[in-house]
Amino acid sequence: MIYTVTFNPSLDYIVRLDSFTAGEINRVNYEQVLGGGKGINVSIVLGNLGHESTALGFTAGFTGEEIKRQLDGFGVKHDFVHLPEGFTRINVKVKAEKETEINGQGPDISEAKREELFAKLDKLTEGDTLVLAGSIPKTLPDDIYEKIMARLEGRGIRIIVDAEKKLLLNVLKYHPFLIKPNNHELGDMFGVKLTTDEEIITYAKKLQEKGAQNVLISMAGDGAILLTADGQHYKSPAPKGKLINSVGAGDSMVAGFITGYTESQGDFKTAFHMGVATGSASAFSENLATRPEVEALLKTII
Ligand SMILES: Nc1ncnc2c1ncn2[C@@H]1O[C@H](COP(=O)(O)OP(=O)(O)OP(=O)(O)O)[C@@H](O)[C@H]1O
Ligand SMILES: O=P(O)(O)OC[C@@]1(O)O[C@H](CO)[C@@H](O)[C@@H]1O
Repeated sequence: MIYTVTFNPSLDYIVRLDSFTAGEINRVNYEQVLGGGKGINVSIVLGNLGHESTALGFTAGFTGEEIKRQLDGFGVKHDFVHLPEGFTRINVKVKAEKETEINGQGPDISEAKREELFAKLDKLTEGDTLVLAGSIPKTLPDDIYEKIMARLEGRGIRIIVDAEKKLLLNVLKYHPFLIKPNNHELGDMFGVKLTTDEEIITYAKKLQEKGAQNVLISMAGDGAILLTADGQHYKSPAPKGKLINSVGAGDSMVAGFITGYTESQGDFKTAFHMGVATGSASAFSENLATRPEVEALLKTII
């Protein structure tokens, strides 16, 4: 069974404007409200690709209810811990000449509520896949992913982590099966700006030296690079197409990777290509990728 954890889900309010000027009234010409947060996006795309998962995490208030309603609409199973106060954040994604994001902070999560999530995670069994993805609300300590991995260590659970900086670096000692920073996040972790593939591979290897098994570096329109635990590396350009909405492209890539890995019984090249095709299919669509969209792009990269 596949589980995703989103500590800080969001309702993504995606707006388009011809131009955006800070400090003035701006009027949009397109708007959409999508339930999101990285793990939730992974669950939605897994569902679109034909794989069942359960979305875990914390929800609160009317925004949390809307996320659950949308997941029900997609047929995605969920088992969130309900927070009695506050509301699941609203993240604003402004698409004008440039893309601007305003991501909310998220509700308080008490120690007791944290334990409720841990109790759900304690039920995972050997062979399960767990995706830990996205930021954590400010009220949580930044060793929370680490704590989860320590608790699940040695239980045969395949753990995938998609998070930034310290959250990610802290878990490497628990040997996550896969991590997926983008090229900018990889550079930020080491305080460098990475421009060439060679530089990216060098720094991705440093993450393996710190404990990660497989490292998938996404590079938006420039495709991706995968370094596997057995010392191989693969590079793929991104398929060609019109960028419509890149929100969730990285999460879609993770869902595509899991799908390819599962369906090929562990072939990394297949998983990698499926990941790239799924990321791009989401980037080329208003909504998250569907299976027919992914299959069409897959043909162009293999
Ligand atoms: N402009 C684009 N053109 C083609 N493919 C894209 C584009 N942007 C993203 N993708 C696809 O999606 C994958 C993941 O994108 P990206 O590197 O932007 O992830 P990310 O930074 O984690 O994104 P996000 O945080 O928005 O989910 C890329 O490796 C590529 O396959
Ligand atoms: O603030 P975080 O948790 O880092 O990112 C949250 C977020 O930007 O990630 C998803 C896209 O990957 C969106 O659905 C959501 O708004």
